[in-house]
Amino acid sequence: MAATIIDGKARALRLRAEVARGVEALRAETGRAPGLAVVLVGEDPASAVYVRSKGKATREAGMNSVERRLPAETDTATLLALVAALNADPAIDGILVQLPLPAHVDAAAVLLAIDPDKDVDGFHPVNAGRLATGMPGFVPCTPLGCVMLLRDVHAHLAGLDAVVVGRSNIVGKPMAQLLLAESCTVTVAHSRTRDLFARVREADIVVAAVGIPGMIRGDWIKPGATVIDVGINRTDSGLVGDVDFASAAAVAGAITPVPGGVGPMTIACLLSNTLDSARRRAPVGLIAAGPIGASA
Ligand SMILES: Nc1nc(=O)c2c([nH]1)NC[C@@H]1CN(c3ccc(C(=O)N[C@@H](CCC(=O)O)C(=O)O)cc3)C=[N+]21
Repeated sequence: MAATIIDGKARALRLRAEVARGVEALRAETGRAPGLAVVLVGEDPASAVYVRSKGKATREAGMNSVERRLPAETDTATLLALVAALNADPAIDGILVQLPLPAHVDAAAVLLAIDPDKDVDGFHPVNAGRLATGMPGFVPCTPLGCVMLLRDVHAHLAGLDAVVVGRSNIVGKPMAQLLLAESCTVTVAHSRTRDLFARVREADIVVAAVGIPGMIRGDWIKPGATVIDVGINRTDSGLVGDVDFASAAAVAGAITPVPGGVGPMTIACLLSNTLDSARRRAPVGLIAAGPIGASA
C-alpha cells in the first residue's frame, strides 16, 4: 500500500490566498497593510534564498516587506539597536531575525529583545511560555504548519501516539506542545534516546526534525502511520529530508515530501502570523481582532 503524498505546496498556496484576502480586508478597514521586517546577517547562501522567497511571498500577500541585510561582522549591540528601532516602528507588525546568526553574536539576547507581540517567528521565551501554558501567542511557523497538515489527514488527533524526533526550541519542543494541545500522547526523542527505532515504530504520527539526511527509514514506520518530514538537507543528490522517502512511503499511510511538504507551510504560516499581529495592533474599535492563530 503506497502512502498518500501530503501536498504541502498546494496547502500553503491556499493558506497564502486566505491571508491575502485578510490583508485586503484589513487594508480596507484601516487603510494600512501589514509590514514584515526580515533581518539577515551575513552572506549564507541558503539563508539568502529563504529570505528572498519570504520577501516575495510577503509582497504577493499584499503586505509590506522590509529587508535589512547586515554584514557578517555586525556586532550584538548593532543588532539590538536595529531590533529596538523595528519594535518602535508602527509600520512594522512582524520581526524575523534569520537564524543561524554568526557565532560572535549573542543570539539569545537578540531574540529576547524582539517585542513578543511582533515576534511572528514565535521564538521569544514569552511566546514559548504562552504556548506551553495554553495562552494565546505566536506559534513557531514550522510546527504550526505541521499541525495544519496533520489536521487535514486526521479528523481526530486526540489519543493518537506521536513521536517527535528532535528537541530544538524552534521545532521539536513547540511541535510537542502543539501535539499535546491536540491531545496526542507525545514522546520527544533525541540523540540520547535509547532504542529510537522501537519508539518510532509504535507511533501513529512521526515528526522528524533531526537534521540527518534519510535517517528514518521505512522499516522504522508503523504501517499506516503519518510521517511529517521537517528535514531540509542539501546533499549531492539535491534537497532531502530526515526521512528516507522511498522506503517510508511504501509503509506509511501519509507522508510529506521534501521539497514541497513542510517548507512551503513554514512561509505561509509566517504570513498568517504577521496578519494576526497586524489585526491585533490595529486601533481598538476599528477592527474586531480575533485571537492570535485565528488566520490559520
Ligand atoms: N528566524 C528564522 N525563522 C525561520 O523560519 C527560519 C530561519 N530563521 N532560518 C532558516 C529556517 C529554514 N526555513 C525554511 C523556510 C522555507 C523553506 C522552503 O520553502 N523550502 C522549500 C524548498 C526550498 C529550496 O529549494 O531550497 C520546500 O521545502 O519545498 C525551507 C526552510 C525557515 N527558517
